Amino acid sequence: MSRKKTPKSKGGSAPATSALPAANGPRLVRPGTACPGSKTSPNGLLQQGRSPLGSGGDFYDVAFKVMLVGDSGVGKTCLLVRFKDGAFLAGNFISTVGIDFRNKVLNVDGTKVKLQIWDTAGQERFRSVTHAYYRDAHGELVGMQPQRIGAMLSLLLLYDVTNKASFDSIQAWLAEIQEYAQHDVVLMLLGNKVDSAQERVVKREDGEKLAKEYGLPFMETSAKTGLNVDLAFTAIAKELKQRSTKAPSEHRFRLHDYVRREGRGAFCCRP
Ligand SMILES: Nc1nc2c(ncn2[C@@H]2O[C@H](COP(=O)(O)OP(=O)(O)OP(=O)(O)O)[C@@H](O)[C@H]2O)c(=O)[nH]1
Ligand SMILES: [Mg+2]
Repeated sequence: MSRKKTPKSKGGSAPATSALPAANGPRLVRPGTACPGSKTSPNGLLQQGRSPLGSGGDFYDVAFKVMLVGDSGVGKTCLLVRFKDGAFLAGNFISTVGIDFRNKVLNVDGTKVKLQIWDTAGQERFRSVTHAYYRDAHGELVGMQPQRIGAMLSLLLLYDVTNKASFDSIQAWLAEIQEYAQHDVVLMLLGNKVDSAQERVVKREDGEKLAKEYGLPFMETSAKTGLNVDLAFTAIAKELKQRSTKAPSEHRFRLHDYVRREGRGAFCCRP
């Protein structure tokens, strides 16, 4: 099995010479985040960080892209930081500007799957940036070797269970995804912030109903406690890996079943 060494960068803002040609529009910078581990530099650019996997994290067999989308404030950046660095810090909310990416390698059934995770800005004024990345995300992964790259994109679409407006926006996000992303995109709906039980305004059943309506796998998550965060990314990695290897149908990984079986309820895992 071939092993490819990635370039030194493990994440950061999209480079000026991005391999995503249509994404060369606005300068993509980000002033910081409430979440630790995102390692913002004084000029606001997201810095590369050490993978928890250590140097072994540099090696992978296959790589894919994941984009985090949803309204501003739903917790996209925190979800990524939780997954990447296992950390969360409540504090001042600093909105993402433009787009960032960070990499993480997962061991999926003996295969090292590198996820290049794009953290988009939920604010309306950056929507054109996100559109450009939907289109080009099926192309090359930034800074990675062209071999053994899975050109498929997956999207994690988030709403905030404490914010009804973010839930009401999901249909508009789905329409946008239909318009701008390719039809075979792997998509999962996540209801985030389930640790905030007192403030919850979107019931779990409402999320489930909406997901069923659109045929989407669905989970509730918490970037704060880590509930279902690794699971969401692992499920995506398994699905993408399977699509790239075209396993015989009897051995097919079934994303909906996996998520339903493995997902944990909001009340099982309070810290
Ligand atoms: N209680 C709780 N708060 C969260 C959770 N995830 C994020 N937050 C808080 O919600 C706020 C927004 O989080 P971000 O991750 O920055 O939101 P975002 O979706 O990246 O927002 P944009 O970058 O503007 O698109 C921050 O104050 C976080 O601390 C969570 O799971 N639980
Ligand atoms: Mg953000």
